[in-house]
Amino acid sequence: MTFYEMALDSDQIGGHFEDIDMPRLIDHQTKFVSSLVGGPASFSDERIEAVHRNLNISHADFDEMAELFAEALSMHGMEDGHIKIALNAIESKRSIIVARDAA
Ligand code: HEM
Repeated sequence: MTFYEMALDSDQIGGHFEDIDMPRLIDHQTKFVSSLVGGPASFSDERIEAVHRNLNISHADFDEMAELFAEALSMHGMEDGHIKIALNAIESKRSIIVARDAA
C-alpha cells in the first residue's frame, strides 16, 4: 500500500482526501515530500499555509499523517535514523498546517 492509499484508508484523515482524484493525490504526494526536503516541486511556507488554512486540519489529523508517513517509509526499508529526520521535517510544518483554532 502506498502512503496516500494509507491516508485514504484512514478513519482519522481519509475524509480530507475523499473528493480528490487519484492523479491529484499522487501529485500531492510528490509535493508533500518535495516540500519537506526542499526539492524542485517544493512550496513556500506561505503557500502551504494558504492551501491548508480552510481544510480544518486538527492536531490528531496531523499526528495521523506523520505516523502513516513514518510507517510507509519503514515499509520501504528506510532506517529509523532517517525516518526520525523525516518526522522532524514534518513536525516543523505543524503550526502552518493545523487550523489555528484546532484543539
Ligand atoms: C508536513 C505536513 C504537510 C505538508 C508538507 C503538506 C504539503 C502540501 C502541499 C505542498 C500541497 C499542495 C499545494 C498546491 O498544490 O498548491 C498540499 C495540499 C493539500 N494537503 Fe497537505 N501537507 C501536509 C499535511 C497535510 C495534512 C495533515 C492533511 C490532511 C489531513 C493535508 C491535506 C491536504 C489537502 C486535502 C490538500 C489539497 C489537495 C488538492 O486539493 O489537490 N495535508 N499539501
